[in-house]
Amino acid sequence: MNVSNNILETENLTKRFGEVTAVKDLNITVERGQVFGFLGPNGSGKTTTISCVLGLLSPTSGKVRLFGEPWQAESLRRVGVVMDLHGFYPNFSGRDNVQIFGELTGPVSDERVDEVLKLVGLADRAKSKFRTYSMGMKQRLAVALALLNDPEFLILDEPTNGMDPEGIVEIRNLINDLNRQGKTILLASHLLSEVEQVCTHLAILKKGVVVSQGALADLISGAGQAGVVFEIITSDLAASAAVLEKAGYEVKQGRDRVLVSAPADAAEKISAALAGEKLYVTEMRRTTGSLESVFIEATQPGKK
Ligand SMILES: Nc1ncnc2c1ncn2[C@@H]1O[C@H](COP(=O)(O)OP(=O)(O)OP(=O)(O)O)[C@@H](O)[C@H]1O
Repeated sequence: MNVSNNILETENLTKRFGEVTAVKDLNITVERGQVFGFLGPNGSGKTTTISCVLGLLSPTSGKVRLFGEPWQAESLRRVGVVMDLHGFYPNFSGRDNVQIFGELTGPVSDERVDEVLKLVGLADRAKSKFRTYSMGMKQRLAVALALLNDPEFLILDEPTNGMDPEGIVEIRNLINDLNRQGKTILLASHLLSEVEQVCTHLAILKKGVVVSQGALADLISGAGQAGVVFEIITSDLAASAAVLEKAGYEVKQGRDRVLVSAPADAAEKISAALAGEKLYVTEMRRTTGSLESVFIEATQPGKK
């Protein structure tokens, strides 16, 4: 068995559906031990990429490597996947559901079912009917099923979709636990907070293209090096951007705000410059030094 440090690599992965290019020249590397956030708005190509990794879709061009080897169906035995809540039977217990769905791909021992239910914290409720579970418990049951083969690599696609805050915390804790136990995890999400709180590394996707990638800490400190970024909302964003650009600031206009790179003490000067042109600030915020500022910069409409 290959023990490459690279769990997943994509090389110029491209997938087109007719006229639509869902993923374009995507290069990402997920290394052993990482919780890798795959962050992007809805429709940015996350599920398409995962489907190519899992062999559910054939790439139009480019390559996928798993565990350091060219893609082969056999490698998927070392991968666990949670993409949706399967068709779990509502009137069967959680335990029976794991057993039934697990056995679709091969024999499963009672001990292993008990083990995975314990791993996801469902041992106490294993005999309760699936329909009595909270959303967090249902999702944890899906993770239990994905863990049956003891995979090295877990892929979770939007695992907290539709969950209440309590369920979100349950899943976050579970991801942290599984990572501590040595699992490498790819977490696809459109939720910045979800990625920020559990991921060690991430790639930000916009319209099928990776616009930013690296260790979370490096991305955030990189944002800080560019100087302070003010996020400003005014009644006329285009006019405000023009005024501030003329005043010598580096300005980027987003859909609902203007981003201004400026010295840390520039807030007053910025407001004054705008007020001088009868443009009034309704909101001003410093966003530098957070993943939010990286995300806004990377995915704002004007930016290529
Ligand atoms: N089978 C398909 N046929 C045509 N277009 C598709 C197909 N699957 C995806 N697309 C398009 O490809 C783009 C990427 O979709 P994808 O589902 O990969 O994005 P996503 O980031 O996973 O978003 P979401 O979180 O909403 O699922 C979208 O424009 C989508 O409409």
